[in-house]
This record gives sequence, C-alpha cells and structure tokens, in this order.
Amino acid sequence: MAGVADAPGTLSAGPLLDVQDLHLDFGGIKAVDGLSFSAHDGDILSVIGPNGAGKTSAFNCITGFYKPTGGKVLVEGNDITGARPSAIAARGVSRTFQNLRLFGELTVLDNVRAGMHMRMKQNAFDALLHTPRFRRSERQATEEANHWLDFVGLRGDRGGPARNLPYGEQRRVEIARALALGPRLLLLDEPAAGLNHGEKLELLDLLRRISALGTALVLIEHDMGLVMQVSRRIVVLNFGKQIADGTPEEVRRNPAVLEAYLGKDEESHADETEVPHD
Ligand SMILES: Nc1ncnc2c1ncn2[C@@H]1O[C@H](COP(=O)(O)OP(=O)(O)OP(=O)(O)O)[C@@H](O)[C@H]1O
Repeated sequence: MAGVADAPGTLSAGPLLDVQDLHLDFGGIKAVDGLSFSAHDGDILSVIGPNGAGKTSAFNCITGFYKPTGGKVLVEGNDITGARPSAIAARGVSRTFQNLRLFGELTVLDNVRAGMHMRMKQNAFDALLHTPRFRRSERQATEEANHWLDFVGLRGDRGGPARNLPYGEQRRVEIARALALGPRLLLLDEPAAGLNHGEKLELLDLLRRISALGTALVLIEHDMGLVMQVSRRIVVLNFGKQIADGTPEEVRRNPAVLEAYLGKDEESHADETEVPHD
C-alpha cells in the first residue's frame, strides 16, 4: 500500500492531488463534510464558497495543519492523510496563508531563502566553518531567490526588512517563498485579498505563468472576476458540503451555487475584478 514513507517523486499516471471524501469536525461543527476533487499538473482549480464554508479548513487538512476526521488526501498516489506539514511540503506541496506569514524583521531575500533551506544540502559544520560548499550553496540560494522575486515581479527593496514593503508587494514575496520550495502543487489562500485592481491583473498573469511551469494551483478566492477568468475548474463549498464541481461556465449556471450566494450578490460584486479575456 502507498504510504508517507514511499520514495518521493514516484511517477504515477493518476492525478497529482486527489482529495477523497474529506471530513473535518470541530465538536459539533462539520467544517468539511465530504469534499472530493483532484488536480493535475498545471491545473488551476479554485475552491469557492461563502464565509465559513470550510475552504481554509480543507486547505489545512490537505497541507497537514489539521488532521482530517475522515477521508484521504493522495499526492501522486501516495497517501499523505494526517502527515506533518513538513512531510507534506517535502512531497512538493507548498502554500500561502490568508494572513501573511512573512518574517517581518528579516530581509525580503532572506524570507525567500528561508523557503529553500529544507531542500539545500547543508549541515551545521559547513555553516559554522563557512566551507566552500556552504558559500556555494548560499550563492546559489541568493541567485534562486532573486530569480523567484523577478518571477513574481517584485519592485521593492530586496535587502530591507520585509515589513517595510507595501502590502501587495509582501503578498508577492510570500508567493516567491512558496515557489522557492520547487512545488508541484501550490495552494494559495485568498491571494487577491487586499490587492488593488492593477495588482489583481498582475496576479492573474502570475497565476497563468506559474501554471505554465507545470505547477498545479489550487486557490481559495472570493474575487469572482479573477476566479472565473483564471480557473479551469471550480469546486464550490457551502456549510462544509461540496455543492458543485465544474468549469466556470457550469458553476456560474448551477442553481445550487446561485442559491448559496443569493443575498450576497452585492457584496461579492463589490470586489469583483473585471479582467480581460485572452
Ligand atoms: N479552529 C477551529 N475551531 C473551531 N471551529 C473552527 C475552527 N476553524 C474553523 N472553524 C469553523 O469551521 C467552519 C469552516 O471555517 P473555515 O475557516 O474553514 O471557512 P472558510 O470557507 O475558509 O471561510 P472564510 O471564507 O471566511 O475564510 C466555520 O464554521 C468555522 O467557524
């Protein structure tokens, strides 16, 4: 049987991520109540639903921050259900958080380099003596960090503390840090939150470029304009239950989805981004 101890990178013809009948209960609250979906290389999939629908809880189960009370999560066919976040990250699963989790006092570059250390071959001896191997790998880490900061389009100062950057720039740094892990699968929790219109357009372009690298993206996002433009598929949750899974067009017309959002129309349209078609 496949397990967490299997060799990483096992090739499989199946989906990259396979979530099967996932459940998470908090006492009497069914935060996630039977979620199933899968994602393949380069996919862009969004998980949407009203506030409290269970989206972040589902992300936390997939990435090991919560232990699901039922169901399975498979990455490349390997069962990672309930594994520690670091073990899941080592499988090529990276994420960002709804609330930024940068090290504010560290430089922008160091924040991104911090994302790489788990895959760098260094030991305490190398670091202490500043061996040629240590210096080489530090140089390589800096080059890679700069590459990812270029990739996300960071304009601000890379040598200063991360907290000095404007909010939209900090969000880019968080994505650069997640990319520096070299993920096969990247989960982004509300990447457009707090961004202005121009920044949302840049985010849309960035998401497409990440997907073009072959990395699968799963987003939680409230901005329906962005979701409808960028997603290949959309999974809809309401009160923990999965009420739809389909293309943007299918989901837009689904009566259960319309009902879940009924009365929230004005609110959801208020932050809608009009983004150009291809
Ligand atoms: N740590 C927790 N303890 C108890 N209940 C929780 C906890 N985390 C989430 N919940 C509950 O689980 C349900 C799902 O919450 P969750 O944050 O996953 O929803 P969400 O769809 O991500 O919402 P939002 O769009 O507002 O971020 C809610 O009823 C919430 O109150």
